[in-house]
Amino acid sequence: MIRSFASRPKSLAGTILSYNHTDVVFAEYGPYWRDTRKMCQLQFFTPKRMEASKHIRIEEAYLMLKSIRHECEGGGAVDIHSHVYGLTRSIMARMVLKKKYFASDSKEAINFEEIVTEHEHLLGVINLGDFIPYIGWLDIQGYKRQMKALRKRLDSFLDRIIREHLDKKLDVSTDASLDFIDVLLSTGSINDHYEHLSVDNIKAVVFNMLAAGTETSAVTIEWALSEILLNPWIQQKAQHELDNVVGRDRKVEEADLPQLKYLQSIVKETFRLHPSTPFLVPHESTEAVQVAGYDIPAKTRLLVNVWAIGRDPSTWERALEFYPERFLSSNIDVRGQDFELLPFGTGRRGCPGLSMGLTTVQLGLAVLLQSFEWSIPSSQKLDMSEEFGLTLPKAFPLRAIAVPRLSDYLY
Ligand code: HEM
Repeated sequence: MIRSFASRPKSLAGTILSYNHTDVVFAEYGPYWRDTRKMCQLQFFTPKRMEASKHIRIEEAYLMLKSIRHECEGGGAVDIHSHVYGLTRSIMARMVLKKKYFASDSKEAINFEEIVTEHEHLLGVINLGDFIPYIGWLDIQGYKRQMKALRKRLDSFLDRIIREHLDKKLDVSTDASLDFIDVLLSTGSINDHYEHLSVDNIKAVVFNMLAAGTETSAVTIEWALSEILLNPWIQQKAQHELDNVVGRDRKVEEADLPQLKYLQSIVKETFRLHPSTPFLVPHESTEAVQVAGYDIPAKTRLLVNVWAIGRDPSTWERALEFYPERFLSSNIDVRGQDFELLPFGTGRRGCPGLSMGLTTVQLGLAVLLQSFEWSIPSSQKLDMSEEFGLTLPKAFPLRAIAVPRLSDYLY
């Protein structure tokens, strides 16, 4: 995204739910955003950090398999939505908080998922007060009330986590087990512009990291598997590739992903038809600019409809068909260089978690396809309706029949 559009508009949701726009996603363009984004980048996204966190992703992916293996024993449909959400939630919690914060199905895990789901929904709503400020106080749509109630839940969830850290009384100069919150609590030493981040700033950034990586990756795996269930030959081709590259004597690992070209194409095709953030995050211009001959004033809100771009018949042949083969003979990628496929955005505000998100989605899907034969329960029709918000989850969580295809000792 060109520099003039690198800011974010202010909104009621950003004020209430992003702690006055002090997370990374909704922060206005400037030094605060630059520093916090850099901090996150150093903490999570450098190639070294990605390599160091590899074991977390793989352990959690194999735990998911084990638990699906257990659930499918009765022969009933497996709750895919819960499993993939559990996978991405656990990965992010272990990366951000350096511990297994969410035991599966624990109250804490369910509470977190509910908060994230509502958070993404309310950040995506069109709140009339943002566009016609003088009627904002009326709260005609009731969103302000909902946001305030959610903020209370969010505060109590994050207060608990931060209190645990403050109680630990770590020596930040020597302790090797420091996690992201410990680092944020000691920002004086690593931040150029701010002596200290306030507790609200820390809450905003921490929740950002936990939530941004959880929802986006989980919904993408769920959409991918849904499309595969509707197109069984795609499952056969992907499994054939997994058998050739990995075999059936061991489980797929991150190191196998670059060789799994068909699987990568399935993921790209999923991003094309079901981008997890369909309008990206709203951008705002910082100055008056000309775009394609049009004068655009400063403070213009820009929504990029990547959902429609991905379905545009003038760009894509058989645009509405799920057809991963299209990417086998094309160099189009999701990394922000090819404007016809921008699920992670591009430019300064493009997603810093791209590599982590992409790896998590590819790995999650690879383990699911290698380990189980998937089908739709005979009594059901697969509903592909979307739920509108900042992200685009399935309106109806996916359930499917899983039949193990590896030897028992591998689960
Ligand atoms: C499949 C996975 C993911 C997808 C599809 C995705 C997509 C996106 C998109 C579309 C944006 C907005 C880009 C724009 O407005 O131009 C974004 C921003 C962001 N994402 Fe991701 N994301 C994913 C995973 C992650 C992960 C794993 C993290 C962190 C742990 C993360 C953290 C962020 C942050 C902090 C921003 C805000 C960047 C800024 O405004 O400067 N994302 N992501």
